[in-house]
Amino acid sequence: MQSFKISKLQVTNFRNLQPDIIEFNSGINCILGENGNGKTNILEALHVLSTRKSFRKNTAFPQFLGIDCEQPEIIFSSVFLDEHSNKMSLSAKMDAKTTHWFVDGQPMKRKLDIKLVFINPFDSYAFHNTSSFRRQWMDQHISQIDSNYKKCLSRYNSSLRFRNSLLSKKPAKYLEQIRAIDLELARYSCILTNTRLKFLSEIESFCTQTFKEIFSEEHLLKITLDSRVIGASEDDIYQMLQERLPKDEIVGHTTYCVHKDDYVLLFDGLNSFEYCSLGQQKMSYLSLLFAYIELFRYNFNSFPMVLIDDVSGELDKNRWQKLINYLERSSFQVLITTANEKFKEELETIHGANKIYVQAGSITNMPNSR
Ligand SMILES: Nc1ncnc2c1ncn2[C@@H]1O[C@H](COP(=O)(O)OP(=O)(O)OP(=O)(O)O)[C@@H](O)[C@H]1O
Repeated sequence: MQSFKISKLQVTNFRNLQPDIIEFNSGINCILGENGNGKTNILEALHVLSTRKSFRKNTAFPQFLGIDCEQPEIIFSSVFLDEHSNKMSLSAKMDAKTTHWFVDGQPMKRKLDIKLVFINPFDSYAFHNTSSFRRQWMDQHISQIDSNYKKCLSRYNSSLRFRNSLLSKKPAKYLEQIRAIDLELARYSCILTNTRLKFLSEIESFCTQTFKEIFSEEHLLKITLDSRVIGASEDDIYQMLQERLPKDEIVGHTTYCVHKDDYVLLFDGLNSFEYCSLGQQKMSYLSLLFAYIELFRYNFNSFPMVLIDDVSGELDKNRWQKLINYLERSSFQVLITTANEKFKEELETIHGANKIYVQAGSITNMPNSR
């Protein structure tokens, strides 16, 4: 798998950002500025360019387009470097109807697979509190390293949507159609469950080690899958779907299959949501993410880009320093933002880090004079 690092980025008409050329180094890039100046917008622009999607929910062109723009189009221009430091220019022209992508000036035929990991201030809270977030987190991260999982998940989801529409509309002969769909659902459920279990066992070996490496504390960190179909065969799952069908017909949707499965993060054997302080939850979540990055490296001998949107909350100064020391020791490219004055002071001490100051959407090399 090819890995890329961002070297230069320029966006025109994207949110509040001015079309300044933003330069990045291949190590730590600190994006600093006061609230509401455009730090997260820089991460978002890079996310859209790399994955074609925002990390903000329900956002697309109408939200991206700068409010005062004269032209209703957004232009992204960027230079990425591959692992051999070869340059690749990636640009995009986006309007309300479509987006045209170009690599090295030529229209792009296939989507580029630029891998990245994004962390925002609310993720730890959401991960601990919301099962749908946990599922989505796992699906997204497993899909990034396993294309077969991504394909099976997409097929499972479209079969499930079709099953649910049959259950709610009940057209003629819908039960026959559901029987055929259940064979598909059972097949994909087996693949998804086995891949989830494999992923959890692989990441487990990195979690505890990463926690210790970042925060110098020994805690056993583990994630378990909470599922009713672990160890079940395709036939077992098919039977289970058929047995639940009368109930599904009454409520008009599929009441259980692997889309309802959940994950539990265990901290020294205890559910971290129930037993850990907010700081410990944040440390566990960050360790999980960095364990994922280690697993990624183990599998592909390369790193994703790491975008960290202000994670200083809930952590004390000692933990900030440890996190910074870990980032300094790491070999991946990281873009980290903060508006927190104290954390900013810590980031500013990083030797060799690229500091990008953002003020009202403009990029400067100098700290804000206010
Ligand atoms: N479509 C848009 N056009 C112009 N400005 C926008 C648009 N969407 C958002 N903004 C502005 O962008 C700014 C938010 O930027 P961003 O979220 O990057 O801030 P930030 O520097 O990360 O702040 P914080 O430290 O508070 O998280 C706000 O001032 C907001 O009004």
